[in-house]
Amino acid sequence: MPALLYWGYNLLRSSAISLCLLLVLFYTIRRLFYPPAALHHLPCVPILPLLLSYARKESDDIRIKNLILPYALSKGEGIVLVYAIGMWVVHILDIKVIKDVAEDLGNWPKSALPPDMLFVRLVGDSNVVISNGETWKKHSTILQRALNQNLPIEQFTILCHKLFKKMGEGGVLKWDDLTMKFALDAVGTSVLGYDFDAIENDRSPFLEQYVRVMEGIASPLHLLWPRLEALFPRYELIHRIDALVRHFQEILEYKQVNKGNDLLTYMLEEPSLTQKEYRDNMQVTRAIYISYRVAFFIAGHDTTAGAMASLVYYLAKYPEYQEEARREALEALGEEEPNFANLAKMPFVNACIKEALRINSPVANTAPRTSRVGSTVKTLTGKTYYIPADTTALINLISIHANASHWDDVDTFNPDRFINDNQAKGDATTWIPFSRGPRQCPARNFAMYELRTVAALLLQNWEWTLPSGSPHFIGVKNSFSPFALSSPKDLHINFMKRSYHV
Ligand code: HEM
Repeated sequence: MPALLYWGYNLLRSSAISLCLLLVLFYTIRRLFYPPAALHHLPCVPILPLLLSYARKESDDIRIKNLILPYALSKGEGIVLVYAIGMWVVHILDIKVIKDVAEDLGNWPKSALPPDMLFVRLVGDSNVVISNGETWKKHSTILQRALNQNLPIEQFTILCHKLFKKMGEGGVLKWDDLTMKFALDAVGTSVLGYDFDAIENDRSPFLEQYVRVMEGIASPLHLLWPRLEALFPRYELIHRIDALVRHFQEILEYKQVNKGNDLLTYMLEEPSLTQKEYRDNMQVTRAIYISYRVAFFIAGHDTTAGAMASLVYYLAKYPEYQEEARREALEALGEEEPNFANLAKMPFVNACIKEALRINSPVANTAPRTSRVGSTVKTLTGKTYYIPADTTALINLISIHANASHWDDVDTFNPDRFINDNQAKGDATTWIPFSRGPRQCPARNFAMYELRTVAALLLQNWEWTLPSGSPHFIGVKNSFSPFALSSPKDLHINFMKRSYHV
């Protein structure tokens, strides 16, 4: 009899456990396949192709150009629901809705990221990219002022010459690695006031540490279901992230005794400040440095590295544009190094940069926003959607740059579209690689001058082609990124040194 009871108890217990597991499975599948009831009325991109795309580690641009945008266009939709970071997120693909949402900071503050995401452990939960309200305003004001007054063209030039020395006699070089190193030293020396020495030092310990952490964070499974990080902690990766954060902390300590010609020193020592403002500024700057550490670093590093890689790729693919850009750069530079005056005389080089930022936008979409109250949004064609309170949404930048109703020959690299305001259908409102509205990139000028300086000096000193058999021959292939960034992956370029400057 007791044996029978024991058997019955065991059966009951295992049935209860199985039932619980089934319920969890059912709930997870339901959440995956059905958006929450409040969003049922919104069009929804089919989930299976999305999951397959993540499983194949496809980059964001591929998912947007092959799945999200075609789905929206085929149904005439200006916003769609897409599954990512453990939830259904509204992607905004209509230029009018983008403008309205981007400008309405009151109703559309940036969302708090899921706390389980290891990315949050890395960047902190309050940084310039995701903070809101008065905190953001205070930090943003100081940041913008410093960024606009400190455009270190000379520093970019010094780094270019370091890079060229490293490139030696040229040949087939892994250009995406070199752009990473260049961008790291550029943001290090001119923004953070710390020389990572990535260009010269083949095994920069900081860069290696950073790359390994990013690779760990970029696991598609954990990006889709951040909860997995809490259920099955990845201790080794967590230790690596903590070590990287400590490394940033050490940089801050170094910086406190080694002031220099960089953005942070500039922010601290703005001459017009009163004593009180100075103290506030000091506090804010420390806060920016400590809490924004990696966010600032990622925002200024991976983006420009991707843009530099894309620009060189397109000029390799279209040698006639490279030649035209070189003619212009040589004439404008003469015997000088790049400066404001001669960079302003390169409209075609500038157009090539703008077109590279359009056709392979370094940032695929903005960070998510969450609506405070429910509201109705209206698209350019007059279609309306009700978006309830507490909805997570993001601005899909690539969908605007890849939309044939905004740009003629949308898939063709054509810098001429930016010459003489002839944007070949697109206009200033549809060129949004830096986003738009008050939360657009505060460093857009800084980034554009960095790109112009690099482009001018590259054109002056090198010619380059795509090596035969390049996997990028048909179209650029970007790497998978946890932060919606698009940068060419394993991009080899064949560089030939130019021995004369005319
Ligand atoms: C080609 C290079 C760059 C591109 C395409 C780019 C693009 C963007 C975009 C699209 C945003 C808006 C993100 C959002 O709304 O979630 C942004 C924000 C930001 N970017 Fe950039 N960026 C570039 C370079 C830089 C550089 C060099 C720095 C720093 C030196 C920087 C610092 C920031 C910061 C701090 C923000 C947050 C601004 C805020 O929320 O108020 N970016 N960037």
